Amino acid sequence: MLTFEEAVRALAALDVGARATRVERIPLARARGRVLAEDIAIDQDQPGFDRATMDGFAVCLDGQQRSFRIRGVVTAGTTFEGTLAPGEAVRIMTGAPAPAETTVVPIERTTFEEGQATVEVDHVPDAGRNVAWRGEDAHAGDVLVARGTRLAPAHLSVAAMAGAVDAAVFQRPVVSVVTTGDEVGGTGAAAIRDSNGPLLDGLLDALGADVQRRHARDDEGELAGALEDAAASADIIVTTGGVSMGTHDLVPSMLDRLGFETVFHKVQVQPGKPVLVAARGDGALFIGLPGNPVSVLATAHLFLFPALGHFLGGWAPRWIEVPMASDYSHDGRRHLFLPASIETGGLRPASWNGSGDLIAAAAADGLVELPVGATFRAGDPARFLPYIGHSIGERAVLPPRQR
Ligand SMILES: Nc1nc2c(c(=O)[nH]1)N[C@H]1C(S)=C(S)[C@@H](COP(=O)(O)OP(=O)(O)OC[C@H]3O[C@@H](n4cnc5c(N)ncnc54)[C@H](O)[C@@H]3O)O[C@H]1N2
Ligand code: MOO
Repeated sequence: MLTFEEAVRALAALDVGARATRVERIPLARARGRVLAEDIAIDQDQPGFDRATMDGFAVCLDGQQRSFRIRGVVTAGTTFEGTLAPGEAVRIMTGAPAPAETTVVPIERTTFEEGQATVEVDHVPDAGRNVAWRGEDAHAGDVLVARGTRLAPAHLSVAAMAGAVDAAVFQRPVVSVVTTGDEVGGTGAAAIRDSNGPLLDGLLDALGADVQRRHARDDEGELAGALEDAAASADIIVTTGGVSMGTHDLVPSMLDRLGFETVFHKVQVQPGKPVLVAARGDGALFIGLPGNPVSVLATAHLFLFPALGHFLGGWAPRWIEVPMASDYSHDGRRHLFLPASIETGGLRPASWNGSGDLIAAAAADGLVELPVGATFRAGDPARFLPYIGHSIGERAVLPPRQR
C-alpha cells in the first residue's frame, strides 16, 4: 500500500496531455471561481499620480508661515494646471492629484470660509503629508495576479485596477460523478440519503468544474452503463463507494472495460484508504472515492483536487500552518486527516465517530494533517487545509453527544 507522500508524487506525475492547456478568454465580470491562465500585470504606476488622501488644502510650505493664498480648487478627476509658489495653496478633495511640492492639510486643521482669499492652518505641517505617492503601491509592469490563481472578488478588483477587462482562464474541466450503492436514495430501514452527490456538486462547482452527475445501483450492467456514459465526455470520472472489499464493490473491475489503467489503489491514510486512481491514454482520469461521506470529503481534497489541478494550470489546494490550541497526539496506525476547526487559541481537531461522521466534519473548517506518531504541544504548528468553498468559522452545528 502506498504512503500518502508516494500517492502525492504519483498524482503529480500524471500527464493529461493536451487537456492541460485548454484556455479561453472571458470578461472579468464572469471570471470569479475560474483559474487564471496568464499573469496579470499592471499597465501603469499605482497610484498613477500623487493622490490626496484627505479633503482640505494642498499647501506649498514657506518656512513657519501659517497663512496661504488660495489659487483654486482641485476635485477628484481634475488637475490643477500650473505651479504653486511658497505660501500658496489650493482647495483639494480626497482622490484629486496633489500639485507638485505640496503637503495636504485636512480641512479640520484650517480656518476657512467660502469666498475667502486665504486659509489659515493651525500648525506648520511636515512636508508631503496626506498624499499617496505615485507608484507607492506598485510600479508599471508589476504582476498583481499570477497564473494559476483561482479568481476571487479581490483578485478581480485588483485585475481591473491593473487595466484588465477580460482574462485568459483555463476551460472548465468536465467532471462526471457517479455515486453508487443500492442503499443510497432507496427506501426501507437500511436505506440512506445521498450526501456524497451534493458534497461533490458543491466542491467541484466551487473549483470551477462542469459537473455531470449519475447514480448507479450495485449492478454490473447499470454501473457499466453509467461509467461508459461518463467516460465518453469527461476529463475526470469520479465514483463514490464500491472500491473496498465488499461483494458489491464493483468499481475496480470496471476499469479495464473503460480503457483505464490503475495508477494506485489504497493509500495508508484515514479516512479514505481504499481510494483508487486510474488514467487513460487520452489524458482522462478516473478517481474512485470511498463511500463514507467524510472519506469523500477528505479524498476529494487530498487526491481529486490535485488531479483536477492538471487541467487548471497546476492549481492545487493551499495548505497552511496553524498553531494547535492544545496538546495532541495521534497514536493510530494511518496518516490521519482529521476534521478540525479554527478557533480563538488555535486549531482544534474534532472529536469524531469515524469516517461516517459527516456531522462532525461539517462542524469543522478543514482537515488537519496528523502523521503516524505525531505529537503536538499547544502552540506547535500543524498543517491545515481549509475546506474548499467554505468560509472559516461558518460551521454546521455539532449537536450535544453522550459519551
Ligand atoms: N473488510 C474490509 N472492509 C472495509 C475495509 C477494508 O479494508 N476491509 N475498508 C473500510 C474503509 S477504510 C472504507 S473507507 C470503506 C469504504 O468502502 P467503499 O468505498 O466500498 O464504500 P461503500 O462500502 O460503498 O460505502 C461505505 C459507506 O458509505 C455509505 N455511502 C455510500 N455512498 C454514499 C452516499 N452517496 N451518500 C452517503 N453515504 C454513502 C455507505 O452506505 C456505507 O455506509 O470500506 C470499509 N470496509
Ligand atoms: O479509510 Mo475509511 O475512509 O477510514 O473509513
